Formats: sequence, C-alpha cells, structure tokens
Amino acid sequence: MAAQAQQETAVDAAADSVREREISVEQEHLDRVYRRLEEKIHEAEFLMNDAAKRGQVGTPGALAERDAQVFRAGVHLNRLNNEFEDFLFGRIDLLLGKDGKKGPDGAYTAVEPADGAVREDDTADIAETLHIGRIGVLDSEYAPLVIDWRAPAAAPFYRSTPVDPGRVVRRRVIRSKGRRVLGVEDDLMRPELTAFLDGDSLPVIGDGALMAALGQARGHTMRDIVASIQAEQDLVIRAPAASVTYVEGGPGTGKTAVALHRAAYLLYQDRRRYAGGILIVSPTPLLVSYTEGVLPSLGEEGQVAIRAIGSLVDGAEATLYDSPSVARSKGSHRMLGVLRKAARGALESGRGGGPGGLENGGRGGSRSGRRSASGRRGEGAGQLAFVDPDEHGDPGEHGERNGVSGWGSGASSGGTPQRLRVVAFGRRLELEGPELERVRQVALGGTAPVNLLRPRARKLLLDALWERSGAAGRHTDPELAAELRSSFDEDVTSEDSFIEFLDVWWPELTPGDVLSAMADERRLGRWARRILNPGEIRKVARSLRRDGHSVHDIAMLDELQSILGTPARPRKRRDLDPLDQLTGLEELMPVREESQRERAERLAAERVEYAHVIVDEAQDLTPMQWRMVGRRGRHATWTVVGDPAQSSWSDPDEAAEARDEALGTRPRRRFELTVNYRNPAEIADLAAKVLALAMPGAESPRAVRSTGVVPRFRAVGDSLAATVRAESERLLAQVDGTVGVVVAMQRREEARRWLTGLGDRVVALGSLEAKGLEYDATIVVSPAEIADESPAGLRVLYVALTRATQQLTVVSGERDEPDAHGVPDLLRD
Ligand SMILES: Nc1ncnc2c1ncn2[C@@H]1O[C@H](COP(=O)(O)OP(=O)(O)OP(=O)(O)O)[C@@H](O)[C@H]1O
Repeated sequence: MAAQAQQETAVDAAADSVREREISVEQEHLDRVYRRLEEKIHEAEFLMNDAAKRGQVGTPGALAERDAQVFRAGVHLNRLNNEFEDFLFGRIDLLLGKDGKKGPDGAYTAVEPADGAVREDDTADIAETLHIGRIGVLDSEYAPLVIDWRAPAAAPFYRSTPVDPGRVVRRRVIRSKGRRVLGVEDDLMRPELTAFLDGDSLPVIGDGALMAALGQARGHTMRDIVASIQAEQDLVIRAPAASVTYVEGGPGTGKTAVALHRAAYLLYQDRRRYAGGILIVSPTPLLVSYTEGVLPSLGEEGQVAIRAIGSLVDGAEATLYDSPSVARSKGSHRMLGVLRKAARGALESGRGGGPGGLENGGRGGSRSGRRSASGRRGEGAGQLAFVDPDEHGDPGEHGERNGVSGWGSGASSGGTPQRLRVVAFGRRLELEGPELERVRQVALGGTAPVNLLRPRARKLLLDALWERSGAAGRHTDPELAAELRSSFDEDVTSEDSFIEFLDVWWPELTPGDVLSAMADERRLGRWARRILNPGEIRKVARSLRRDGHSVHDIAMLDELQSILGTPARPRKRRDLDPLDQLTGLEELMPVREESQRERAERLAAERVEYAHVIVDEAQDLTPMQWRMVGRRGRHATWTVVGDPAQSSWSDPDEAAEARDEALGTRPRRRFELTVNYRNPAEIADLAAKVLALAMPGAESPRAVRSTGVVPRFRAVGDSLAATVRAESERLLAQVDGTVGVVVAMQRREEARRWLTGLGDRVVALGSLEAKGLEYDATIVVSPAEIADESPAGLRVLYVALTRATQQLTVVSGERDEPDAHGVPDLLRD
C-alpha cells in the first residue's frame, strides 16, 4: 500500500511539474504578446507626435494610413488597459496542411492535413501553433502572435472534435489574468497519434476547459463563453449573415450566449455594414442588464443596441405588466383592427390641452433613449410592476389615463367642436355637426395615415363653405371662377376662427392621444365592436387608465405611430449668416440646405431600422410585438433564437404566423442546439416532467454534466415566508454565487419582503421575469400557482425549473398537493 501511495505521489509530482512547465511556456508567449503591444503603442504615440509636428504635410493617402494606424494602436491600448481576465485564451497545435497558402492573419488556411502529415506508425510533427485571443496581434515580421477569435484561422479551435479533428492535434484553453498565466487545460483531438513539437512529445494537461467553465459560480451578469464555444454553437455564430438564421434549442443550450457572440462576429466580418446597426431584442430589462456586459468583454462597445421589448420605442418605457387575459387581447393580431378604428375615431374626441404626447416621429427618436451594449441602464429599467386590473381597484370608471409619460395626453378632455363659423366675402357662414361629420368621413376614406389627411380635410371644409356661400355660380368664365375661389379660400384660411377650429377638429394626434381615448370604455366599445368581446373591452380600457405603460402598450404605441403617420415638418430656418447677407444670397435661399454632416446626424438620430436584428427568446413575441420588431428590420438580415417549449404566449401558432409575416419570404437557415450547459442532469430530468405535460412529445436537450445533487422538495410548514426564507439561507451557505427565488407574478412584492436583509446574492422574481436568467441555486415556489397563472402556465413553469446551474429546491404551496416527500403533483411521475 505504502509503495503504491509513494508511486502515486511521484506521478502527481511529475504531472505538476509538467503543468508548471506548460504554464511557463504560455507565460513566455503572453510576455511576447505584451511586449509587442507595447511596441505598437509606442509606435502609435510616436506617429501621433510626429503628425502633430508635421501638421498637414503628407499625401492624403499617407495621412489616412497614419490615422488608421494611430486608431488601431489606440484600440490595442484601450484593450490592454482593460486588463482582460483572459486576453489570450486559446491555442491549437496543428498538423501540416494540405496546401501551403497563408491567409491575411498570417496563418495557413488549409483545414485538412496534408497527405504525408501523419506517418505510418501514427506519429506526426506539429507544423503550426496558433494562439487565439480577443484581438489579433502580428509580430514585426507579420507572423501571427495572436489570432482574433472571430478570424477564419480560429474556427478550428471551436469546431475541431475527436470525430472530425481536421488538422488539430491538441486544443488548449489558457487561463490568464492581466499579464499572468494561471493555468492550462487541454483536449486531445487525435488521441491515437503520438505527436512531436520541436522534437519533444506533446504534453496534455487537465481534463477539458468546458467543465471548468460550467462549474464556476454565477454572478449577476453573464460571462462570455469565448474560450469554450462548442462546435454546434460555432456553426451558428459564424453562419453567413444572409437572410434569416433561425436557431432553436432547449433551456441552457447557449442561445443567448450564441446570439451575443454572433453580433460580435458579424461586426468583425463586415464592420462597415453593421457598425451602429445591430439591434438585439431581449424579453425583459433584467435580461438586458444581465447580458449587456458580454459584448464589451468581447471588445465590442457601442455599436450594438440591446433593448428590452418594452423599451423599443424611444420616449416610452414599459413599467407595468398586464394580467395574462389583458396581455392576450393587447398582443393579439385582432388589436390591429381596433387600433386602426381608434386612430380614426380619436379625432372625434378632439385634443384637449394635456402635456401634448410624444412628438410625432417618436419611434426611433433620440439616440439618448437608446441603450447600447456599453451604455448604462436607464432609470426604471429594472423590474416592472405587475398589476392585475381584474383584481385591483379601478382607477376611475371613464376617467382619463394620467398622461405622465411623454406618450400621454388628454386627447378626450376637449371633445370635438360641433359648429364652424367663419366670415367670408362679408357673409357669415356656418357648418353644423352632421355636415362636419360628413366632411370628416369623406376625408377619412381610404387607409392613409390620419395625420397626413389634415390638408385633405381642410380642403373639404373649404369646399363645403364655398358651397354654402353661394358664390360658386357667380362666374361662368373658369379663370374668373378660379380666381374668386382662391380669394375665398384666402379669406377663410386667414381667419383665426378657422385656424383654431381646424386645430381642435382635426388635431395632429400622437399615439398617446389615441391610447388615452381608448381608456374610455364606451369609446373603446365602439371601436372594438365585433373584434373584442365586452369583457375584454372592459379590462383593456381599465388597464389603460393606469399610470404608466405596460409592455404590451409599447407595441400598441408603435403601431399607432405608423397608423397616424408623421406630417413633414418645415425645416428650421437657419440663423442669419453675415456672409450671405453680404452677398445678398439670404433672400434667394431663405431655407438653407442641410450640410452633409447635419444630414448624417439627423438620419442617425432618426434611425428606426437596423442592418441586422437579433431576437432573443423569440417564442415570446406576440403578434403585435412581431410587427413592432419587423418595422425595425425591414431591410435587415436576422438572427432569431428561441424555444417553443418556453413560450409564455398562449397561442404559439398565431405568434408563429406573425413572425413569418415580419420575416417575410426571406429564406431561413435553421440550426438546432441540443446540449444543455446550464442545468445538471438531476435538475434537467425534473424539468423534463413538466415539459412532457406542457408539450407532449417534445425532446429535452441533453445535460452535459451531472453533479449528484438531486432537487430538494419542501412542503410549507407554518408559513410560506418562513419556509422560503430558511431555504434561501441554506442555499446561500451552500453556493458561492447567486440564489433566485421564482414565484408567481402576483406574489413578487410579497416574496421580496420574505428575503429582506439576506443580502444581494439572493433575489425574488416573478415567473415571467425569470426568462433567460440563471442562478447557482433556485427556489421555485408553488409550481401549481405558476402553472395556473396563465394559459401558458406550464411552459412558464418549465422556464422557472430550468434556471439553476447547481441546486434546485421546490417549495409546495397550498395548491400543490405534495406527497409524503413534499413532491408536488405536477412533478410526480
Ligand atoms: N460553450 C459554452 N461554454 C461555457 N458555457 C456555456 C457554453 N454554452 C453555454 N454556456 C453557458 O450555459 C448557460 C446557458 O446559456 P444561455 O443562457 O445562453 O442559454 P439559453 O439557450 O439562452 O437558455 P434559456 O433558453 O434557458 O434562456 C450560460 O451560463 C452560458 O454561459
């Protein structure tokens, strides 16, 4: 025994010394990389000083090249200063390739080994070693010191597998912090070979980087997976950007991670095309804040807008959730018909004073409202309030919603005027209610945006007044008749009473005006007749009387913006330019043309469309939301990731139809992700029971690891609060990272109180907010309550059960009917 122990100690010591040696090999390389980067920085600083000294000297081409170099060096400097945890994270050792061609990054391009690369006795020499990192670095001879992870030469690092190894013999993940290498983990892709590097046999360290990554504790923000992207994920990340890339996969298969890495990849591939033009749509503000650090960690800042579905419209931010039944009415395609009628009908309400509503053209709006990958979250972007209008107090039977945000206004406080009185050609002329109504209906004929119909309505009013005046028959000569008519029109339109009347009778409506008008149940009843049933009308109107907007209101506002249209605004008169006054040009050109730069700035500020749209958790978009997102990517290429089994929308077929409409006839490339990297098998197996109820026949993804820790079941003792609190304390002691307590939506506030004083490693969240998030440990409170909360409740429960990376506790509530072991009926075999 002692001899065996001695032998084992000797083997361990030998392994340790090989590991140390390999770490120092990588340390040497990292030192070289940093030396080279410092050289580049000095070069850049020299160039900058030199340029300053020489002023404008140099050909335009040389100056542009110098600027580009200074810029690149600046980027390197910036990255270096960030002191990435792992600037350099990978290495591959490759066999000789089939051809001897080198790519732009200095690496050989061949994927397959040359015919003689492996000798008959299964020995081979390593012909090329590549290091992979967050950005590419070349040495002074233009040989690659580090390959950018997105470059084609880096693809084998992710794609090579023992089944299809290509040229890769050994793949190594390097763990470093700042300038220090901390560890290495190897995977052998060709274990059958005895490979030599510079005459020595190739050492292999550790047992794989993926498991090490998955075992790490979770924090409140997502980490990138750049060092351990798996082959099936890499195919999606690097898929060509043409048309629609459509990705399905179960919980934890890396869909969100893949979507974010794909954004970084697309920018790398074609920066000119995508800079500033990638939109990532996320289901909740919580998921936005969870994921928004990933792109900066991949070296991409600012060019990608990550926005929650309730924050897509500038100037309006969702702060509320609707109850499932109201959400169902508001999100459904039927709402489109209601909004079209309401937009036209709201004119009757006139437009009272009020704060004026979000200016037309609000969609897209100012840049400041947009959230970028690097930007801070705006206020109010955390958890949304959940108010069920079916169960809570009515904020006023027919009252107006409070126009607190930019989109609200008191549209219906005035009422439409019933009489137009003007004096023309010395006569008093009047149009009364029925005539005015007739004119309005004629003006509204067709489908043109309501706000763009005002000139037409004005013309029809003048026609009616002209008719009343009896002046029409005064001249038979057409020229004289036309002259008379034009002076009549001038007479009328210069009258204050006419201008004031038109402003009230045909106001320029904002989306907020129309939504406010819809808060009146009687009016909504008229507009929604035969589209919504009376119960729906009552609930929707009531929900619109709350302060603030719900997630579903935002899609309605956006739709209304396109139904109402934005009238062209007169261009701003410029300030007088003394030079123009000297030349007298001011008179000839009263309106100055926009400069090139002004135009570019204006277009950027007004941008509502993107070059690429990535939709995360796509299964949750309602038909109205698909329309909203679709408007932002009419000419875009798309990446759509989702999982039908996690859909919280009650009618997935209807949503799929709306998705197809938004994506149009663009061809789709479908991908499937099949491996669950989040949940240990013990948790995934439990969740699979709910999946079988929610979507019989659907397959669960395969869990990549198992921890041996089975889920715990707790039946409520004295009180739910005490049980959950005690369990939270227990789990906080067991895991290093975060604990998530998932409850039914209506219990959120209460659940937060249960956890008071336990610190910020533990959070309470409603089932709908758990979308996309993960915690080291989760407590799912009352499965039955979550499942009963909406028609899609079982799928929502499936989401809740698949959030944990290590441990799961299920606490039964009153409705769960736990067995003797505390297992609720929904989770029993
Ligand atoms: N290749 C990988 N290497 C390391 N970690 C990975 C890898 N792929 C996924 N993960 C991790 O697995 C977890 C789940 O990933 P992600 O949230 O992207 O999955 P998802 O498919 O979007 O899940 P859900 O549908 O449940 O929201 C994350 O912690 C992610 O970092």
